[in-house]
Amino acid sequence: MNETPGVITLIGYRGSGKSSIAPLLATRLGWTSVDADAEIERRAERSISQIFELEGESTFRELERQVMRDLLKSSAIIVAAGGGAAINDETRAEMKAAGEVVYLSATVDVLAGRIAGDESSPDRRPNLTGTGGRVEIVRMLSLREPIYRQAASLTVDVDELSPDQIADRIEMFLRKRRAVWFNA
Ligand SMILES: Nc1ncnc2c1ncn2[C@@H]1O[C@H](COP(=O)(O)OP(=O)(O)OP(=O)(O)O)[C@@H](O)[C@H]1O
Ligand SMILES: O=C(O)C1=C[C@@H](O)[C@@H](O)[C@H](O)C1
Ligand SMILES: [Mg+2]
Repeated sequence: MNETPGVITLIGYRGSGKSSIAPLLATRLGWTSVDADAEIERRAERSISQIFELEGESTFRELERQVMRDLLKSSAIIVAAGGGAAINDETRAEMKAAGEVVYLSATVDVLAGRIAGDESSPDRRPNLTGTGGRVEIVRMLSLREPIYRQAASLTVDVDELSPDQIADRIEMFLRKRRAVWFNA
């Protein structure tokens, strides 16, 4: 087992809580956290919705690929991935090689409610299909769910859990599975 602390990547659909949980987990472990979407926006100097609108989704996916490649080379960080990052085959392979991948799984109704209630959605969550809304979540989640599950070494069903409870579960899993990273 590699003793150098690696990367813990949080994956899952939009609204599952990756950005909310990453800093909580980082504080518990004494690591840092990085939000990949925020890093893309910082490098591009525009919001994700502006990138989609002005340059198209394919440019966004190239930026996402590069940001993930860079972040996954770091040590002792929690990466909150964007909702689509794990769909790229190379990114997924790099996540697994870098450390542990945690899938935050939620039902369509919970995701739809959280996305609708989050004021950052207009800037960060442009439509991925012609429909947007609940219909889009149902469709995209059915395509992505098997990929998220296949990538993950831990899946947490988050519907009924608070952010602190989710961070607790992930922390317990990591301290057991990667004791060598934390007991030095
Ligand atoms: N466990 C939870 N319980 C209640 N509300 C939550 C929980 N996790 C996240 N939220 C809320 O849901 C919204 C979306 O959370 P967050 O931005 O962390 O999702 P995300 O997975 O990072 O989404 P994206 O893939 O679009 O970046 C936020 O308003 C957040 O406060
Ligand atoms: O699910 C997706 O494809 C996305 C999720 C968000 O985190 C952002 O990365 C962007 O809005 C795309
Ligand atoms: Mg996020």
